[in-house]
Amino acid sequence: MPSRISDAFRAYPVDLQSNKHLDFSSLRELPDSHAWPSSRDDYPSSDPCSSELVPVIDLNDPNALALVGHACKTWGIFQVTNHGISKSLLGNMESRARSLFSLPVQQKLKAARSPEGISGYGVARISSFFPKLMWSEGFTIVGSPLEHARQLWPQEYNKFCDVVEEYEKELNRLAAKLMWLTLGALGIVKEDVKWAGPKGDFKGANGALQLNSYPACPDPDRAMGLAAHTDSTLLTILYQDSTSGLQVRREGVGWVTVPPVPGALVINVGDLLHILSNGSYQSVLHRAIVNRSSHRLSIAYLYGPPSSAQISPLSKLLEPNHPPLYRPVTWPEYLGTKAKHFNEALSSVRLCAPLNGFVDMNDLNRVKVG
Ligand SMILES: C=C1C[C@]23C[C@@]1(O)CC[C@H]2[C@@]12CCC[C@@](C)(C(=O)O1)[C@H]2[C@@H]3C(=O)O
Ligand SMILES: O=C(O)CCC(=O)C(=O)O
Ligand SMILES: [Fe+2]
Repeated sequence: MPSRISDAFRAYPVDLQSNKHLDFSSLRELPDSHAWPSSRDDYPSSDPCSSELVPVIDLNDPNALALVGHACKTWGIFQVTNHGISKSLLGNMESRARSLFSLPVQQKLKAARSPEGISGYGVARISSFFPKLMWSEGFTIVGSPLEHARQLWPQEYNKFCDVVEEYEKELNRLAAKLMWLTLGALGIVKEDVKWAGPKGDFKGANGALQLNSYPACPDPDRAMGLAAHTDSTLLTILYQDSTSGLQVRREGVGWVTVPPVPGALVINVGDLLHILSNGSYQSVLHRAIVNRSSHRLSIAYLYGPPSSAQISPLSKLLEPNHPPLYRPVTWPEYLGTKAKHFNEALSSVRLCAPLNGFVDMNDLNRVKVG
């Protein structure tokens, strides 16, 4: 069993041959390798005037706890304002990410993710589950960015590292605050979560930073930026630039766009928070689509528990008619399970089917992808 998240994929190496497809700038039309059958029409496309709007929550609102809890139950995703991350830090991180993706492909490939590794440049790990390639490139940072930054910018690597380190520190603090809002809304207090540490500050929690780049695409309706997936996290904090592309799947509605709100961050519930909440919170299925004219950039902070923590439904939430739905699992183990089973990973750690009257929203949310 892997004991660190950086070892999670050793047993499931991903064939990175597909890295040779990363030079998007040279492509004037969509190659067959990237042409997805009906990537947009598997569900009704979203209507921008739809009454289905992803909640936007002001964290200074006295009612924030209840609003966050309600959003986690009914959507599994929401946006936050007044989150405490400065505009200048978000701007600096965005421009560092832009400068990374604008390097020549051969330079970026010097920092390529190894087949069994977690950090580095490459296609999304989930690419191996699909016959077609995605119209995106990514750079994953787990632990120190130094080694890869040196390969990318032999002289100037410090500028990138300094911003990444500050961003991770600030986002880690925000993630702990959001954890207490989500858990607090379920009536959970510090003493109920041993792995949150004596001070309840989630010291030892892990974070991974995923920079995503979606170049403008000559045939966006047949391309896919990032295929539908749930995150294997407790929660994910996503910064998106001003170009829209993130969509979430909503039961009975279809794909709903999460519009960029200036200054806001998108928060989504991941599989591990779904497990902790014993299925009350939805780990939301989401994807990224691309467009013809604008390059899109997003930065995901993937937040998970300390590597040794066994994540299972919180005992305070269990009752005779609400038995635990999932067996305990560590984050490194779950990442390995995701690498093997992809969107069936949650079901693979599931103990029993929901009893009458207790519906697991993730079952309603499940969709066949690929
Ligand atoms: C910690 C992680 C979650 C993630 C795999 C990773 O090792 C780092 C990248 C993450 C990401 C981002 C894009 C979508 C996703 C499914 C993928 O392929 O890489 C997620 C992974 C996940 O949440 O399972
Ligand atoms: O680019 C986006 O909007 C989504 C990114 C995402 O889902 C991820 O990095 O896990
Ligand atoms: Fe995601």
